[in-house]
Amino acid sequence: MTSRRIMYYLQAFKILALGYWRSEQKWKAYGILAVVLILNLASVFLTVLVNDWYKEFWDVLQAYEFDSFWYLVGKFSLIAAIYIAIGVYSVYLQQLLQIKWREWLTDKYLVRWMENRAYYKLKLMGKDMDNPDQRISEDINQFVALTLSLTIGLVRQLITLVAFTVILWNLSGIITVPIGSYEFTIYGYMVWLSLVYSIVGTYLTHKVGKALINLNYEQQKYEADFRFAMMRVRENTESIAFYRGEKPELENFLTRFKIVIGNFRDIMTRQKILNGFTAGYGQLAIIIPLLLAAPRWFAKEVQVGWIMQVSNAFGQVQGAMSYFVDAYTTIAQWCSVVRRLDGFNRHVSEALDLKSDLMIDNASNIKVGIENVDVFLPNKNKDVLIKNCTIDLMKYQSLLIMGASGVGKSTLLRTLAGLWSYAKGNVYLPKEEEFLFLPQRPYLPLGSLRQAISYPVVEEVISEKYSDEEIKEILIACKLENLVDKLDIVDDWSRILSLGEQQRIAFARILLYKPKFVFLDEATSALDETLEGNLYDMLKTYLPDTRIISIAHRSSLICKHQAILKLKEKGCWEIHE
Ligand SMILES: Nc1ncnc2c1ncn2[C@@H]1O[C@H](COP(=O)(O)OP(=O)(O)OP(=O)(O)O)[C@@H](O)[C@H]1O
Repeated sequence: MTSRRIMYYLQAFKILALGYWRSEQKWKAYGILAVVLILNLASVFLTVLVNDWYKEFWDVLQAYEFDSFWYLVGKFSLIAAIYIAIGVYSVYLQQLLQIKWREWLTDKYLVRWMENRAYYKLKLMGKDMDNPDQRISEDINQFVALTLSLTIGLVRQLITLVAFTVILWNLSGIITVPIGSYEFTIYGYMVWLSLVYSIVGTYLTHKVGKALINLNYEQQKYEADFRFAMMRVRENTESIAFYRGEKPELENFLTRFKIVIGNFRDIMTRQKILNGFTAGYGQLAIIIPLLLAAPRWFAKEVQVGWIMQVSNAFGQVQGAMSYFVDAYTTIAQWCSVVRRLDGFNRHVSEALDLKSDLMIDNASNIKVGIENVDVFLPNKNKDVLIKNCTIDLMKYQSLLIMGASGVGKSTLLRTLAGLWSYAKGNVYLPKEEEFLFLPQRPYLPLGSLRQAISYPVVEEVISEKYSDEEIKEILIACKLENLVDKLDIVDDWSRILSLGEQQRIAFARILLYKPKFVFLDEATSALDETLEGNLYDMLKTYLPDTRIISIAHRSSLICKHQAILKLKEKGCWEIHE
């Protein structure tokens, strides 16, 4: 990995991690982390005790001291019991910290995705990166879990390294190496050897394994694409069934799945080489200290306890120095998760920074409408959809927007709603609670029918705002009497109700919400002309002061509106009163 890459990951990590560790929860988080680190320190201390115990135990065995044998078995049992208790609580507290951090981070990401309609702008800008839902649900969890385990692991290995380097240094003794006519004295030669061994191992591991970082990143993306394809089928079952689209859908699944498998095979190949290398590296580390100690043993300079203690200490030092080798796969995963979350952050920031020359007055109490507005397409040439349009919506009780398909009717409404950034001019809107937009496709959230009708009012305040009697009366007025007894039934209502019924539910929202302005984008297109006309009449009766701005193709609606705005080719428009 180049130093630029390392800097990138560190920078991205800083941005991802700092928030929580500077948040209002930081002291609790630091507290738990400190306890986890202390427990790890204690556990390293116990491994040092075990290292001493090794020497004592093997010496006792060699000397056939039966009484000391049982004493040492008891000592080991006590150390092991404390070690287990520390291990259990260390993992438990680490998980506690993980869940708290994840909770905080998920909350922030969800808010960021929703705030200022970032989710919409991302799509508009074509920056709808693969599956933001997965980034929020899975990647955050992985990021938190991997960061904690890598950090705590690193600290633990550092403590181990310090403790056992001292032990190994003292145990190694001094050796003299004759080179030519000179004799070199080396202190703590075992420590130097384990250092060289670990540096070579770390370098080779990185060489072998670095491709895994990219492959893991791609794997998550391909898995998400595969899942997304199936999710789309689930959402559009009926259309696909009518078209008998099983074959292309299946083909699409299999193509995406093939990519998932292909990439996973590459991961397997890389992982196999890496595993072979790390396993060989680990095995060699067992035999090396024994080989080095053998001459002293055969020269009868040391006892078996010394050999056991040295080989254990060498293992600990080399293990700690080889932290990077052992954690390589995890680090590769961590890098790809950081990249994905960083990508999410950057795209959301770009979406939120999306500049527009449109001036929107969001709480205008003088004017409502648009003034000298140009609307463009988001292409390179910035093709004009609507040119220099001015409409005073206060002037009309009802206005019908008409024009050929694709001329820009819905985009004009998007501009009015502040959703379309590719426009310039002035937009004047009343306060948020005074207007309501009904888009072309009715949207019914998951939940009870009451929630579906009251959308976007949040669940907790629905019963405060709207009584059951009122909702039922409105349902009957919208010819949905069959639903009055089902207000509390929780289901996927967009699957159960016909398109016409869904449009009537959306219409019922107007009567509940009682806005001063309502914008209907072909919101009654699935209804027959009589029912559509009746609903418009009812709207005028129930809410006589509400101004209506509709988009429709049907000429039967012309008589229900006071004026007509006709959008024409090349951005032209005209109003007929
Ligand atoms: N996100 C987008 N990116 C690129 N082009 C877009 C986008 N949204 C809309 N358009 C284009 O803008 C033009 C106007 O679209 P719009 O939906 O406003 O048409 P419309 O008049 O409402 O059509 P219809 O009557 O068929 O609903 C179309 O050519 C459409 O392809």
